[in-house]
Amino acid sequence: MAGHQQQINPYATDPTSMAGSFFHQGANAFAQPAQYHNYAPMGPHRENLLPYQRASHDFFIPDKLREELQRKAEASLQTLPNSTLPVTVDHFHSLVPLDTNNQRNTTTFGYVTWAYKATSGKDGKLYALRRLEGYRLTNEKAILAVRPWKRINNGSVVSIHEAFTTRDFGDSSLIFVTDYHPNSKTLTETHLHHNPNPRFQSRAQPQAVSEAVLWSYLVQTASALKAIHSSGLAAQVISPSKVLLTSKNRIRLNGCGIVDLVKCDALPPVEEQQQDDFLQLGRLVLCIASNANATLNMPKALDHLTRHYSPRLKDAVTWLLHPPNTPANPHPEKNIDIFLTGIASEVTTVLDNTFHAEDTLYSMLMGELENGRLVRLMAKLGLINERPEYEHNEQWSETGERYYLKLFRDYVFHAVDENGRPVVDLGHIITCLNKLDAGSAELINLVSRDEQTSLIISYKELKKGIETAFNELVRGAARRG
Ligand SMILES: Nc1ncnc2c1ncn2[C@@H]1O[C@H](COP(=O)(O)OP(=O)(O)OP(=O)(O)O)[C@@H](O)[C@H]1O
Repeated sequence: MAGHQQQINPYATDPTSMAGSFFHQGANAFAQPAQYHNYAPMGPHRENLLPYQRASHDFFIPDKLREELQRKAEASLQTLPNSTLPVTVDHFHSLVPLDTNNQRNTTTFGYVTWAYKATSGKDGKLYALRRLEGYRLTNEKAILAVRPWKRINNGSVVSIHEAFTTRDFGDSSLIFVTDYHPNSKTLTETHLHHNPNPRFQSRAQPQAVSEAVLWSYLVQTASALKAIHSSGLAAQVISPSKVLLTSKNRIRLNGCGIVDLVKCDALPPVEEQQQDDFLQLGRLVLCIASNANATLNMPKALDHLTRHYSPRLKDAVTWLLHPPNTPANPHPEKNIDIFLTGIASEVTTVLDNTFHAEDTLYSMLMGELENGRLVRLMAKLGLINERPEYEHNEQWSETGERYYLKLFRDYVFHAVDENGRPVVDLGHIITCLNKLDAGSAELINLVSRDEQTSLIISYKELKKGIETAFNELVRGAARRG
């Protein structure tokens, strides 16, 4: 930390002021709308600093990731006051619509569908509800079709929890309960959103999706299909509007299991459905590669793929699109294991990228672990300092080791410079707390506010003091409990 250097604090509410609050969880942290600009990366950058100096953002997770997590938290916490939606649907409450467009179509499931975020009254957790409007259960057994789907536990499939019919919306609706992935987007929303205004269409050309991203989607979907097909099921819906992008390049099949339920009496054999999954996956890649969101012109899209992507990708898509034993696909058989074997080198690349991403997240987590350690220490200090009474003793926090802990709190947080101005230095606080946590033998001079008492004490003794006082409080709490 550049202790005494003039530097801009990126976490300050007013970043130009040196003395701003340096914790991003400031008083305005949950101001609406959230002030994301407070988190934009700002100087000074590392090059300005000496090797031993650190800027305050070195102590926290990177701005981009924090913003992403913050947006997810914001989406999760979103409520809808004065909503016309039912107050409860079975044991779910606090419904918030997830649909971002008003166009309702019945093409995917044969019913108008709605998506909501809702809180379960049973466990208090958030779930996504998909409602099929006007669905009537004619065959009681149909609802059992959801059972095998509840056992699918794959990172590339949105987990299914239950399905039930309800009249809470004033009609007869089917509700499908799945995991909720805050702030996720469908692949249609991510890659295929054309501007409906023709004036802007030519200017805002959609960005071509890179080959690496397409392979990553292919590998993740193949992993989902491996889990699904191995359980004797078929995904049945692999379309851009039913694949969720839940974080960077991470996709999950959404809407599985619904067709099994609504068409339970008229389903072809599962082998046929599985073959159809390959066809749908091939079409999905073609749609995204050629940016065709409505009707896919197959020959044109294949031509685009041939010209802009590698022959390996084209071969994989051709394999997916054509039945076995045909001139375009001479393989005698077609199943997910053969497909995975064929794309093994791309699977390895995606796996390696995932390892790198995991390593990065792991080291960020290490940083946060340090912060968590200091927060626990501050929580202990907060519990002890200035406690009005303990066990009927109003002097408790002013006596014994509690007294020098109070002086230490003043030393860390209430220091002033020679002109009486507050010393606002994150480096000083973190250094002191780290030394306290480590129980360093270093001595410090603590002075009372009236300057009548001065005490030379080591961090080691302070650490012992904090543990003794905290344990006393814990014992008191346990006695009361
Ligand atoms: N499990 C989920 N968790 C979080 N958000 C979801 C979930 N399922 C869907 N959503 C969001 O809800 C919105 C609507 O999803 P939906 O699957 O209905 O897509 P759609 O584009 O409206 O498709 P359709 O035209 O077929 O209705 C999308 O923005 C999607 O990101």
